[in-house]
Amino acid sequence: MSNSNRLRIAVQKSGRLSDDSIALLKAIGIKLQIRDRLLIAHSTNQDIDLLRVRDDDIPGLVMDGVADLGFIGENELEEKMLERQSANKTASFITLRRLDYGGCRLSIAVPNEFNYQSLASLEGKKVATTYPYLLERFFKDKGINAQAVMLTGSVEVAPRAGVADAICDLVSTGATLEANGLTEKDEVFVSKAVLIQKSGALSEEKQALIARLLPRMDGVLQAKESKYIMLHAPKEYLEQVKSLLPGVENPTVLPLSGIDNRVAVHVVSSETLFWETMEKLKAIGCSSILVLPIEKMMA
Ligand SMILES: Nc1ncnc2c1ncn2[C@@H]1O[C@H](COP(=O)(O)OP(=O)(O)OP(=O)(O)O)[C@@H](O)[C@H]1O
Ligand SMILES: O=P(O)(O)OC[C@H]1O[C@H](OP(=O)(O)OP(=O)(O)O)[C@H](O)[C@@H]1O
Ligand SMILES: [Mg+2]
Repeated sequence: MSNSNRLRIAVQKSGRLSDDSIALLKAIGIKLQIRDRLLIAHSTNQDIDLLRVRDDDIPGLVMDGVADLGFIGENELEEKMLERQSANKTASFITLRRLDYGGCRLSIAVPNEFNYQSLASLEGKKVATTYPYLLERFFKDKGINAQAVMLTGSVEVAPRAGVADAICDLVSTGATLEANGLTEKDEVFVSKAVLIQKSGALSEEKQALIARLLPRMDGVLQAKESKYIMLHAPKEYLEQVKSLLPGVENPTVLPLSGIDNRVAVHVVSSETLFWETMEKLKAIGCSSILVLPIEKMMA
C-alpha cells in the first residue's frame, strides 16, 4: 500500500500526454523510477507517488480525491465533468496550470464526398465520437438535431464502416483525417494539457510541497519560451540594437578586449529571435549573433 502522506499525482500511462508530463515532473526536480508494467511509480527524492493510468480515469481520480494532482487534457476533463454532472456526481477540482503541450481541437469532420453546406447538413445524422457529452452540448447550443454515437476508438473509420455519417474527433495536424478521406468542418472544443488538484483540503505537508513545485514549473515553462541572446554590436548603434531585440528591457553590455568601438550585448528575451530580426541586426553592423535555449529560470 502506498503511504497516504505522499502526494499522489495521476499521469497518463502511455499516450500523447505521458512523455511531456513525465518530462515536466523531471524538469522540476522530481526523480522518478518508472517500471513499465507498474501502476505506481515512487519518487526517490520527494514524497511523491505517480499513479499511471488511462487518461479517461484521471478526472475521476482527482474529483474523487484518490489522486491529489493530475495531468490531463482539457477535452477529457470537460467531458468527464459533463458526464458526472449528468449523473449527479460531484465534479469539483482546481485548475493549477495550463501547460504548453497536448494542444489539439475536437472537431466535426465529414467524408470528402459528403455534401456539407453548414452545420444544418448534419440534421438527423449520426456522428461517431469518443466525446458524446461535449458533442451533444455543442449540438444543443447550435440547435441541431443530430445523434452522437459513442465509440471508444477508431472513430475515423466509422463512416466507411457505415456506423455513422460523420465523426467528431481530436485533430492536431489533420494527417489522420486526411488519411481517412475526411474533411474538418466545425470546431467543437479547443484543448491543451492542464494540471489539476483535488478540491478538498490537503495536509499541510502536501500543500507546502505543491507550493514549492509550482514556481519551479513556472520557471520551466517560462524558460522554454525564453532565449538567451548574445551578439557583438557597434557602440554607436546600441539603442537601435536594443529596440530590435524582442521583450528586452535592460541588456548587459560588456567591453570587448582590444576593440573600442564595439561591445558585447547579452539579453534574456521572452520571445524567440526571428531570422528577419537577425538580418536587421547584421545590417546595422552586429556580428557573432547567438541564440541559446534556457533550461531553467527563477525571477
Ligand atoms: N494529435 C494530438 N496532438 C496533441 N495532443 C493530442 C493529440 N491527440 C490527443 N491529444 C491529447 O492527448 C490526450 C491523450 O491522447 P491519447 O490519444 O494518448 O489518448 P487515449 O488513446 O485515450 O489514451 P488512453 O489509453 O490513456 O486512454 C487527449 O485527450 C488530448 O488531450
Ligand atoms: O491530426 P493528427 O495530427 O493526425 O492527430 C489526431 C490523432 O491523434 C490522436 O490519436 P493518437 O495518434 O494519439 O492515437 P490513438 O488514436 O491511438 O489515441 C487523435 O485521436 C487522432 O486520431
Ligand atoms: Mg483515453
